[in-house]
Amino acid sequence: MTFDLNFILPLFPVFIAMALAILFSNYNSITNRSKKKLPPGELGLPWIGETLDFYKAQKKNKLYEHFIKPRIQKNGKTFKTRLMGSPTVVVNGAEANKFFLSNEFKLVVSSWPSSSVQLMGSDSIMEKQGEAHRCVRGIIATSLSCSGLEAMVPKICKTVQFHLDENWQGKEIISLYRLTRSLTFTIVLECMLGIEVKPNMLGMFERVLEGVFSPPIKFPGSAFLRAKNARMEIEKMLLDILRKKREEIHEFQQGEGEEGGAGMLLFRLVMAMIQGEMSEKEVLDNVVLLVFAAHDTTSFAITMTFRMLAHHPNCYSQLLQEHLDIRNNKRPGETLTLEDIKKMNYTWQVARESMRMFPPILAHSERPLQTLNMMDLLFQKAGRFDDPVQPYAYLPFGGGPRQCAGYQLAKLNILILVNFVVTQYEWSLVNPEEPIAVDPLPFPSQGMPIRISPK
Ligand code: HEM
Repeated sequence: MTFDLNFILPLFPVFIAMALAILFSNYNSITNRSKKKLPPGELGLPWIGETLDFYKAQKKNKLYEHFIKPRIQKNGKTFKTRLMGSPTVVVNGAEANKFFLSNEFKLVVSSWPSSSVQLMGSDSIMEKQGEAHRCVRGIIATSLSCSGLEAMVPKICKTVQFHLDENWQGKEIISLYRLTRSLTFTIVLECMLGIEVKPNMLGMFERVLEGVFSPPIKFPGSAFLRAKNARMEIEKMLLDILRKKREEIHEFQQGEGEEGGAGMLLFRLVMAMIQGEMSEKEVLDNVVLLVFAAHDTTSFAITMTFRMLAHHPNCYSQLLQEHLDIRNNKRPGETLTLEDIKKMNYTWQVARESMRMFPPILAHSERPLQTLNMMDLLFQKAGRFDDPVQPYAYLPFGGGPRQCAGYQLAKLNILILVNFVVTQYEWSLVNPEEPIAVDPLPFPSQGMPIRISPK
């Protein structure tokens, strides 16, 4: 079947992103004082509530079809349930997204499971609010400013080419998802942060990631304990790196030695530490968080972009032409520039469309800051939830003050890899109907093997 991307792009506003509003601490007082105002739905059994149904649907990657949709049909777009011990209100649609995301820090605050907080660190950006949050975001943003991006493009190009030479060349079948994970890891550490990747590092970080959404139970052999131990190894390694960087900067300020990596994020974070704006633990937690934020999300987005291209050959032809035109305007061996990347409009549309169909992050949870009656606010506007609303309707990168801080890096990573692959390789999916699993982030169940041959 062929498929015209231009036709489906206007459907973006119709996309209904889902927000899980988990009303933890204040929910009981809301429940007691204003029962009539609560949305319809079932709280189910004490503690367990509807958790099993939720997990079953999530495992099959049918969260919307098997869990959300039947409840919307029964109760409407906003309904109550109980998940993992917490009374929960599930809201759907652009208006609800706008309400929650734009009220971050005012009425609600983003909420992560205890295991994620323990493993990412209680001092990372995801746990910061207000001024402290603004300060960390500012530091990350300077590395992704226009001049930062310009300097990053040749580094990413070099990393991608090296990755293809090392891992693709001479192979007939490769796992696109597995290899892309290792590539995005290298790009975040080396091209953004300025930390050299050592052979055992990826394994350590992946062990932490495996425990991020597991129950926070430390019994021998549990994913959480393994992740905790890996986090301790990472801390040791990163502390070494941070202290060396601090010494280097100190010596440089005294007029000795050389300062490499001045534009890199690690340099900026350590400078903030020297100037007393951040503690050592804050720097460490943010480095771990950045790897976590970039890793599965970008790899999944890349994998799904290729899957979509394989399923829609007309789109692929148009996309390939875009990259051939860019390459044809370059001398042999000349590297891509930010200007070239800006011309990859069609490719970015394809990537955005694949993120619409397969969002790397499926839901978002918030808890209230005040015991205000949010249900009143939501229901007053209930009629407007039905209208297609452009802003806050397409949210793979979130919205409001917590909108993805790595959007530009993700975009560069995706566009540059697509450019290198489509101009250097013929490729096809080994299993075009490979199921997508969710645990709790989505991933191709067989790692998306592709058959490749050089052009
Ligand atoms: C396709 C790839 C990506 C997707 C789909 C994505 C998606 C998201 C989403 C939905 C959020 C909001 C989470 C929330 O509301 O709590 C977010 C936040 C964030 N992302 Fe990304 N992300 C991607 C890549 C990256 C990359 C490459 C980096 C950095 C290296 C990054 C860094 C961050 C950070 C630091 C935050 C937290 C922002 C804050 O709390 O202010 N992301 N991302």
